[in-house]
Amino acid sequence: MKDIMKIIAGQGLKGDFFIPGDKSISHRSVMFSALGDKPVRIKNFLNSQDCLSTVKCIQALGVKVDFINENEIVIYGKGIHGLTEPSDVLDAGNSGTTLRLMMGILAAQPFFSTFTGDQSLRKRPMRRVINPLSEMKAKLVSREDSKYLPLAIIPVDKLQAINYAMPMASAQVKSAILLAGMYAEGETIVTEPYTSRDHTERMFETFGVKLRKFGTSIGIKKVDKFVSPEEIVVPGDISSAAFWLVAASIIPNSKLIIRNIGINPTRTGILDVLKDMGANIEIVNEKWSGKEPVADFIVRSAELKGVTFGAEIMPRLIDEIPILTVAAMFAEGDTIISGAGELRVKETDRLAAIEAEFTKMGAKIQATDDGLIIHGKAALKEAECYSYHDHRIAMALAIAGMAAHGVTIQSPHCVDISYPNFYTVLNELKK
Ligand SMILES: O=C(O)C1=C[C@@H](OP(=O)(O)O)[C@@H](O)[C@H](O)C1
Ligand SMILES: C=C(OP(=O)(O)O)C(=O)O
Repeated sequence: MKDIMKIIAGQGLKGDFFIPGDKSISHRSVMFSALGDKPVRIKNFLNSQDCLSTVKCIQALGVKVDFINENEIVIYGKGIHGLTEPSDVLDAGNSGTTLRLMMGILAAQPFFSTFTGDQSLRKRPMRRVINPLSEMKAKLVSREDSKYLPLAIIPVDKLQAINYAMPMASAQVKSAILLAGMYAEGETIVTEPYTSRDHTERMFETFGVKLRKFGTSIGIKKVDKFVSPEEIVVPGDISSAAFWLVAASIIPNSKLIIRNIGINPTRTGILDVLKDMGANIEIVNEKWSGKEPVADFIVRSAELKGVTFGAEIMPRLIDEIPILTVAAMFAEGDTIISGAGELRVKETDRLAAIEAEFTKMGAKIQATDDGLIIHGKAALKEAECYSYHDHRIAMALAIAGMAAHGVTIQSPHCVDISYPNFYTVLNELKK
């Protein structure tokens, strides 16, 4: 049987609903809690394939995890020196975040470990993490001269602090260095070209560790212990909410109320760009969920116009480019995106996938080396398009199809990576 999903065109969307937990924060909650000094209850945990990859790796490292219900788990932390040698290869599945953050943690452990991942992850670059960790005197070796998975981490006596200027803005690389840095002698300093999501930094604070922040640099000194909070309540994922923000903006007569979304300023680039495009998004009920700010969004249909944006804002909306492309397809005029070269090394080459698949729907899009040029308001048609097994491509195609004349998505179930009930919500909002 062909693995496809047919999405039909939708009228005015209506709904008042919650978005599943943030993927980045769910991963970090599990990893930090595993290194904590007492059990942590994680509420609104994102029960998706990527976060389950993190849970499985943590279990393989000797940490007990209880599932209270689908979105609530308890992690029985074993302290920062409590992990034990895994008896098998660790499998990060499709998840770059699982792999790269855990490389930082495991580089500092007194035992041997190995990692693999799925077909997509085995093609993603690893040197960006292996290089700085090797400078810290960690020992990591991997396929094709340390380019790709599988990867082995060989124990070393101790790690040495480094002062590292990152060549790219990447929260995964920054986090791996900070996590290794907490075990290293001296102060590890990492500097980013532009500020990427800071959930790791906030999570360190949640576990009682003070970091030194100056400009786009962060310093961490050797940590004695993690003091665990009793619970962590994960905010809704703005990267998942982004699909509905765009859907309601471009489908006439829509009004959606989306509740309890993380509005950490290092993640809200999507709101800035949509506002520049003329979107009608109200942000209400701002409050705190631990160290992370959250709010409700009210979004109504609007006439959008094309915009230009680039490298500086990119880390604040990196995962939202596929769905912002859809917004641009429905906007008046051209949208020009640059500084998005990182999209070529995600779950798939997202720039190439966006150009190829939306072109099948009639969109006028050119991928450049590091971005996209989208000519708005091209005449769209029904089409069959491929997700490349990339969750964000599948969801962006679904929204474009719903707003245009329908779409058939090949390999649609990859949405389970970050948003397992995406298609159910989509169907409910159309009613
Ligand atoms: O740290 C994280 O949780 C993430 C960082 C980003 O990747 P990079 O660090 O590669 O930019 C992002 O694309 C990914 O979805 C999640
Ligand atoms: C790039 C993503 O995740 P990861 O790097 O963790 O695979 C994503 O969720 O879009």
